Amino acid sequence: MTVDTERLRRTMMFVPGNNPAMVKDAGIYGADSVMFDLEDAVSITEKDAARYLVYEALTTLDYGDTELVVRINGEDTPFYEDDIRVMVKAGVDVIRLPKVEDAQMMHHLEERVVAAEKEFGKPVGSINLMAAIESAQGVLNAEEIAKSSKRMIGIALSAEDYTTDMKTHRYPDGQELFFARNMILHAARAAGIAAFDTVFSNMDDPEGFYRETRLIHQLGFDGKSLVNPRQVEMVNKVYQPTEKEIVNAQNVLAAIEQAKRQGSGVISMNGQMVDRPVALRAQRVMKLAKADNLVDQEGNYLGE
Ligand SMILES: CC(C)(COP(=O)(O)OP(=O)(O)OC[C@H]1O[C@@H](n2cnc3c(N)ncnc32)[C@H](O)[C@@H]1OP(=O)(O)O)[C@@H](O)C(=O)NCCC(=O)NCCSC(=O)C[C@@](O)(CC(=O)O)C(=O)O
Ligand SMILES: [Mg+2]
Repeated sequence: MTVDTERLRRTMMFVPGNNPAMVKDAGIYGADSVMFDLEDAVSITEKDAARYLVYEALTTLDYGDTELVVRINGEDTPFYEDDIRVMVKAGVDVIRLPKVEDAQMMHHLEERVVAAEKEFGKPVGSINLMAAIESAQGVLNAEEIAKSSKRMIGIALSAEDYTTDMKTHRYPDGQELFFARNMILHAARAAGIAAFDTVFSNMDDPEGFYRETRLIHQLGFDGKSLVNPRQVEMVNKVYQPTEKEIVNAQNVLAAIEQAKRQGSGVISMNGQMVDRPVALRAQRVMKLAKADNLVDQEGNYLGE
């Protein structure tokens, strides 16, 4: 079983699985993960064609290092079994199950994935899983969903369906998502997996998108589900550490090394206490800086 929980997952971009041009070019926009959609972006008459197109893309196109995710149709649909078999056969990295309400749904999915891995001669455990939480029931069961399988890479909030279930809609300040966001974050952290914030659907409101991204970054989300390539750069910008943060992180890591040499786990740096949690945060800053090529091998700031 190889679940890479350390991988950067700032941007997970939806790509409608029935759109050949978008499927073909999905890898060029720099998203950390591309998510081919077989569910709600695809009309009922195009389900089989979309599955076929995504299978062809996964088995013939080169998406480089991009993580490849497929959102399949739910178990209450006639497409569920075929979606799983075909995506396992194609060797997708991650299957995302929509509208997950409890751990049982993930167990059921995992059983089907194991069967397909055996059928197509794939190593058992090679396909990872994630869950989209889109209802009050799902939010209340977020912890058991997050801990439902060793294959889980993360859980995601799906605010369009969630707000409908909650008999509200989305507001600019996001107050209606406060509880769900916090439940999902806590469940993901308790399980040691990633937490993904929801899509932002209004392409004509970049300021609103920026505000929302800053909020979810502050809360601690790993990243966001996206619907458009223009959103990738904006998310990366928010997640990109500043020069000041990078230099501070470097100093923190040097200070903690010095503390270790002195046989201590804590040291003072310019009057500020540096201990393990501070060092772990500094490591995360350096990882984000490396991803944006802002530092050299030794961790020195290179500038933008
Ligand atoms: C929003 C819009 C129509 C805007 O169109 P526009 O035409 O204005 O886009 P432009 O910016 O002009 O496009 C410039 C260039 O980028 C290309 N391009 C655009 N989008 C691309 C893309 N996604 N992938 C690759 N390529 C892309 C385009 O082809 C063009 O290429 P080119 O012609 O070569 O220049 C378009 O983006 C789009 O369809 N998005 C995907 C929508 C989708 O998947 N919805 C389902 C998932 S949500 C859901 O189900 C709710 C949820 O379940 C969610 C949860 O669970 O989290 C819940 O409950 O909350
Ligand atoms: Mg949905």
